[in-house]
Amino acid sequence: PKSTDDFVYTAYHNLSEIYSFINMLVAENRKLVSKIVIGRSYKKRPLNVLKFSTGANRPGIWIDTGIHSREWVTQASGTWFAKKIVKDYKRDPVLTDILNNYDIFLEIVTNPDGFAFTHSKNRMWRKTRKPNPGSKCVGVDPNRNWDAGFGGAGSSGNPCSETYRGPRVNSESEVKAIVDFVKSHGKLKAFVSIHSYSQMLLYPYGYKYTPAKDNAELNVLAKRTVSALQSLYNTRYRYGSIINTIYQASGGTIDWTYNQGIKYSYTFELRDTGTYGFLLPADQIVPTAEETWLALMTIMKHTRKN
Ligand SMILES: CS(=N)(=N)C[C@@H](Cc1ccccc1)C(=O)O
Ligand SMILES: [Zn+2]
Repeated sequence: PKSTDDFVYTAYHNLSEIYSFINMLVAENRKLVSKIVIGRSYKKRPLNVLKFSTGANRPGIWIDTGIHSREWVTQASGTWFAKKIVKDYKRDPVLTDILNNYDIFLEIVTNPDGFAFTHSKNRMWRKTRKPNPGSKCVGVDPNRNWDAGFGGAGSSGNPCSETYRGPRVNSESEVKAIVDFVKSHGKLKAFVSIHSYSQMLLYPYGYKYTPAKDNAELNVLAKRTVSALQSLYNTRYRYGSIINTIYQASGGTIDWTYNQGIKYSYTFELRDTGTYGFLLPADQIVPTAEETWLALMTIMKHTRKN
């Protein structure tokens, strides 16, 4: 495609197509959009983050998709979100108000090595692609590698496991890059990590049963958020803390971001509930992105008002 207007949002795309989308979007919207490279993957691919900003030194909102590479509807939705932001700025008053006060950071392909591998060799690949010394098994689960209850119940020490935590916290450059970005930015007010599938909206904690200190507020906001999502196509989501809603999981992304003081830390599990699972048909990409955008707007609006 020559522009992001004729990019096909109703189909899945490979790594080079998404990278060129990112570059086109920046080129078409130089005032609003820039690309920052926060690091490199194990195989030295750039970790590209889109920054949407209308002024300097603003607080920020972070959204990532595709940290688990096989969850293809998430990278596809992230692409749609990026275009939606540039289309709606100055047209939608709520988004315009958010962007006049907050930066939005969007990492669409958070695990590029894994994503490339799902296109080339194994569609069901989830982890990073870094070799594990002493093992024939490759990769670390990037959603178990964070310094939050690391190594506890809800992750594995076996390199051949899909939930292998890695040899140490932040062993994965894809994870370390975000850790460094969060710490150096210092003013992120919301952090949303988007996964699939299960149709759930999750908040801390996953590594322990102790409720988050902001549990009440996070629960009320989650309820309002899933209602907004359901309003479009009647897609139903469950919501609650990670450990109570899906299962115990240690070393997870948003447990760490919450403990960094980013109160509005959420994980989405997008469509579906298992009919197609990770192989969600492409005709559900746009409906999924549209309903999820209503949810993201709810969280961003609440963040803006608090
Ligand atoms: C189907 S899945 N792999 N996206 C489910 C995801 C659940 C989870 C979310 C947030 C924190 C921890 C764990 C995981 O196991 O990593
Ligand atoms: Zn996932």
